[in-house]
Amino acid sequence: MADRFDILLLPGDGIGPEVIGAARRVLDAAADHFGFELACDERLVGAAAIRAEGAPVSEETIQAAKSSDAILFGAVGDPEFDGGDVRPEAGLLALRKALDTFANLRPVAAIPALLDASPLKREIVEGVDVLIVRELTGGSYFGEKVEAFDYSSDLSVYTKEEVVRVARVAFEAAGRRKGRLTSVDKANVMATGRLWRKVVNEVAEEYPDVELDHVLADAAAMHLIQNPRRFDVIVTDNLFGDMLSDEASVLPGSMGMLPSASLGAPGTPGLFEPVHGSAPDIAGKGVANPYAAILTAAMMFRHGLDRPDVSDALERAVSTATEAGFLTRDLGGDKNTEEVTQAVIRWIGAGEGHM
Ligand SMILES: NC(=O)c1ccc[n+]([C@@H]2O[C@H](COP(=O)([O-])OP(=O)(O)OC[C@H]3O[C@@H](n4cnc5c(N)ncnc54)[C@H](O)[C@@H]3O)[C@@H](O)[C@H]2O)c1
Ligand SMILES: CC(C)[C@H](C(=O)O)[C@@H](O)C(=O)O
Ligand SMILES: [Mg+2]
Repeated sequence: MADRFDILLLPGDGIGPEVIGAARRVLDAAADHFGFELACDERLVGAAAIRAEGAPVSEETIQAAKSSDAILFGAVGDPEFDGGDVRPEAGLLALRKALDTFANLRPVAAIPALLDASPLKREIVEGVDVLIVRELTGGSYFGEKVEAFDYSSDLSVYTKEEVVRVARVAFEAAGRRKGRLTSVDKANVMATGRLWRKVVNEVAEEYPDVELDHVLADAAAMHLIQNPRRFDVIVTDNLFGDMLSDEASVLPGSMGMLPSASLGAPGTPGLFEPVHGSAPDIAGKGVANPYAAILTAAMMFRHGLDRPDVSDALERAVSTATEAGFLTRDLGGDKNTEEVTQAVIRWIGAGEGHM
């Protein structure tokens, strides 16, 4: 079991530094508690990097990411660059591509203490436990782009191999969970959707114990908030996965609750990123919900650093803090980022019997 980890922190913009600052303190507390060593390097990304380094992610930062054990990312985006030629978000896309993190795991689970934070009825939200597996390095995000004066296009391309590899990740995950996989596409309209469906059906033959169904993306958006318990694992393309995961955030009640892990081939560093953005509307006020970033750090220990024991402890500490009423404004509470962070730190290790 490794006991030293080299982590690259990329806080980014807006609330990114606030929530990564919180996660960093939780990591330090976990290191003290579990007795591992944490070597953290911190670099700029997004708007912060454009201002200081002239690009949303520098080549040095990409190299530092490649040679780390894992990367903990905050958020990028700043209204100052809206409509400009260089966008902060390009830094995140470049990192995903450079690390080839093709499978983005976005778990969405109802948290018992938050059932009233969701605008949806309790009976819809209770017991929800969905894992969205979003393809992250292909599709319309990365196809050829044309931006002419009166014409633009985003080419959406998927190769068979790109669908195979993300489908395998999703089938494996379903096999470890309830054994059900829903593949979401627009095979009724899109050529990429038809390839997607055909390839997922082929990969299904390797996983006879997983029950597979296909749902069109528009209908999936409806089922997700009408009957979310119908889903165990969802696998879908880059764009649909982006939209469905924000939609799914109304189940736990806020974008501030959704963590994610962007994974590539085994042995390569994962990029761990909360699903939410830089939230310019609340940035700098100290009120951002740090749970998504802390749960993202937990995913980093489970999927990136092979320390599920640390991951379990962080997830338990988050549950306990929410049960004790440590809720930020987005969840209907009145606690600030600092109070929630301190609560999580206090509960790390509680219930393990060696504290
Ligand atoms: N991974 C990323 O870096 C990432 C993800 C999404 C959006 N973005 C960027 O962020 C910027 C803002 O985008 P947006 O407003 O559409 O999405 P957003 O996720 O930043 O915010 C959407 C809403 O959710 C709230 N919210 C989000 N995270 C929260 C948190 N941790 N605590 C409390 N409330 C939270 C915000 O206040 C806002 O009302 C844009 O530039 C966008 O491109 C970046
Ligand atoms: C910021 C943006 C590039 C990003 C995406 O669209 O992938 C974000 O919305 C996300 O969900 O991680
Ligand atoms: Mg998104």
